[in-house]
Amino acid sequence: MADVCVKVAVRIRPLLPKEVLHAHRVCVRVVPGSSQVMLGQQRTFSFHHAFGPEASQDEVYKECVRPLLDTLLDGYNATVFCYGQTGSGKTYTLDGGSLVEEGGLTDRVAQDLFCLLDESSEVVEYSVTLSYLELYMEELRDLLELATANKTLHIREDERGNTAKIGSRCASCQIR
Ligand SMILES: Nc1ncnc2c1ncn2[C@@H]1O[C@H](COP(=O)(O)OP(=O)(O)OP(=O)(O)O)[C@@H](O)[C@H]1O
Repeated sequence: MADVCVKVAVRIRPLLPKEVLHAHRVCVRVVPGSSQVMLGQQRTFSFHHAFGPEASQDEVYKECVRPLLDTLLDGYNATVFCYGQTGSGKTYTLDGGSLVEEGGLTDRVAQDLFCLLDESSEVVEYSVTLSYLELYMEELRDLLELATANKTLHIREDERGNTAKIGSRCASCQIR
């Protein structure tokens, strides 16, 4: 696939113990040696990256996200966006599981980013800011600011591409 600005990776999570208990079966698998997944016996779908249930957090990070750090330090914006139905593994992928080796993408990005900044030989002052948003039912929630749980957030971009969240009160908004 050509080099493009937006890349899509698919990750198949393992069955959970309760799913095994209920005799759920895996119906999708990665086609070996490719970045395609096969649904059932015939239907294949192509992605830029495809990870099976055995893929480690590190593998996902190194293949999909680590390359973005270099471009980030070159001054480009980079976004990692997890999308999927409830229970599909978005939080696990971003935040990690319960064990140290299951640390998610955000941990790994923070670790490598600060290492890279330390190593940087240029006399440059860096300022690192972090935002962590959830988009659910077309509403945004700031996951680092619990006080915004009853606000509707909007993302605004200025002419230089800088983004800011703007909060407005919405009594009836329903946010998970
Ligand atoms: N790759 C994986 N390996 C092992 N367990 C996983 C993996 N991905 C997800 N899980 C487990 O599956 C369950 C559901 O995952 P998770 O909570 O990340 O889903 P989610 O997409 O964030 O769901 P929701 O949208 O409801 O918040 C969790 O118990 C998580 O630990």
